[in-house]
Amino acid sequence: MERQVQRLRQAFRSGRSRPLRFRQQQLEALRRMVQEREEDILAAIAADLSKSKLNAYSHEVITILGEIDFMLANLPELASAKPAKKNLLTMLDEAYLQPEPLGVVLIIGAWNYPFVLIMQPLVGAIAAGNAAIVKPSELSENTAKLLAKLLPQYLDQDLYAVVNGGVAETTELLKQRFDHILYTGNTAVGKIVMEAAAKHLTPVTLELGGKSPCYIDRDCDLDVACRRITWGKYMNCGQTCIAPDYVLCEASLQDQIIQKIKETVKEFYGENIKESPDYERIVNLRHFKRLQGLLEGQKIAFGGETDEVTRYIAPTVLTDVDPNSKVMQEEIFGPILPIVSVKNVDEAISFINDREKPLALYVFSHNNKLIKRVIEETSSGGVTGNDVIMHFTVNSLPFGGVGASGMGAYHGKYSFDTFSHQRPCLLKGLKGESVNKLRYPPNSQSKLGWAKFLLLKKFNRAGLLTLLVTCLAVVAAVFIKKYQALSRGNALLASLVVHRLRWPSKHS
Ligand SMILES: NC(=O)c1ccc[n+]([C@@H]2O[C@H](COP(=O)([O-])OP(=O)(O)OC[C@H]3O[C@@H](n4cnc5c(N)ncnc54)[C@H](O)[C@@H]3O)[C@@H](O)[C@H]2O)c1
Ligand SMILES: CCCCCCCCCC=O
Repeated sequence: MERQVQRLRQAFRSGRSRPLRFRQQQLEALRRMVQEREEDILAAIAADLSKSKLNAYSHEVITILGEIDFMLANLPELASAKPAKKNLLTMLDEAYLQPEPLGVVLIIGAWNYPFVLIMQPLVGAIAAGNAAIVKPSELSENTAKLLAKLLPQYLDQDLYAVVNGGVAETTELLKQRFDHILYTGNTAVGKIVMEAAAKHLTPVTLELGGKSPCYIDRDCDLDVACRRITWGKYMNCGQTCIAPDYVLCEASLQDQIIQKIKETVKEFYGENIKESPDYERIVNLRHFKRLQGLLEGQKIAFGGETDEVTRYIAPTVLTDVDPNSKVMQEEIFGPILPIVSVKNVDEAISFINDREKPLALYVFSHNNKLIKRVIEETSSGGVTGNDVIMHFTVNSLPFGGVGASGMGAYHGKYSFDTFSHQRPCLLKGLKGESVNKLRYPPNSQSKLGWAKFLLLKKFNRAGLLTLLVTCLAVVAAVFIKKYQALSRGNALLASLVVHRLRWPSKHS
């Protein structure tokens, strides 16, 4: 592994990944890969998650094609130097921010959207000019194997590599020095990743999970709210990082909500859910058993059927859930929706704030002020009002967590920024030593006065005029000094002019 990272580092140092044309070519190759190998990609995702190819396309492939198109359309602008504001001391110089690639980055993906969670960060890493190693999840082994086969066929092999494996391989990988690590997965492993990264002072983006609450207000169209919640909760069999984890509502709404979700489940998946091509399965037996455990002792409003052989768990709603029960202590990550009663929105806000900051927060209400209030008085990675999941699809919004749900963000421009260093550049000429004398020793009270004036003073229009005249006075003083005429008198004159101009009202 060490040699692999070294190989990538050498290729990065050659500078090959930096030119815009090269980055564009790699992104175009990635797009070609997705288009030409679409069938293989859909089959791999389908095999990993018992997902229909239509769903695999709409959950994963669309996102990646959209992300590549975005990067190709915006790369010249994203990668360009951005002028920076200057102060009086540097106003004749050039100041700008130059995005530069970080170097060799590591992307570790999770199994639940195995294609998106590797490819979307990779698009950002390539766009920003980096070399990258990707480590897909071993739990989605079909997609992992396919990525290891396809990526080297389409991308520069010395700059981009796939490492497959489980804990042992990832542990070994994490011993290497990277310039950035983007990890997607659970919070416990997030801590392991961060600890390993700290040994090399490697910055990390941690895309973690959490329990994303969904508050339904009394003043709401319950039909619409329940249809949207049903879609977001049971998509991918509940194995979505930003699925609404649980519902908070007033007790009087509970029965209606149950009824409407039940009807929607039927509308979406039919009478026999097991036969619906749109309903997935739990990824493995461990997660299946974990989810079965969460059902124990709960009041099941509907659903609750399980089948170990196919790892099927029916869309399930739990009612009157005790906030201290197990299902409310860990991220569910499965098709189980607890409803917890609260008296009102104040109690909902307290409930949310008493727990770790979630990855997403959902509020349903006709009342926009109430939605804004919930946003104002809570914290979460992202928010969607009157819908679920959808903020993920807007690539002008950064996607990421806060607190226990993660740090850093990506998607669109934010992916480019995550994998870039915004390098501050100040380019000066070699002239202007007379002004520079102000900062050279020996220091003096008058030099300090000038420094304060030049660096601290804020200018309005009158101030700018003052400044212009001041500059003229300084230039005049320098000019006069150069010709050695009345040097002491000039300095006095200049300081008088400046003094007068700095306090015009007193002297006018
Ligand atoms: N924020 C997001 O964008 C996002 C997206 C998807 C999933 N998630 C979260 O991820 C979690 C589910 O994923 P998971 O963790 O089960 O996925 P997982 O089991 O696929 O693990 C994630 C990655 O971590 C690696 N890994 C596992 N154990 C490790 C260890 N001990 N040391 C080093 N690496 C290790 C795996 O090989 C894998 O590549 C949920 O909490 C979910 O909310 C977050
Ligand atoms: C159209 C909806 C696409 C949804 C993709 C959600 C991906 C979430 C990643 C976290 O699990």
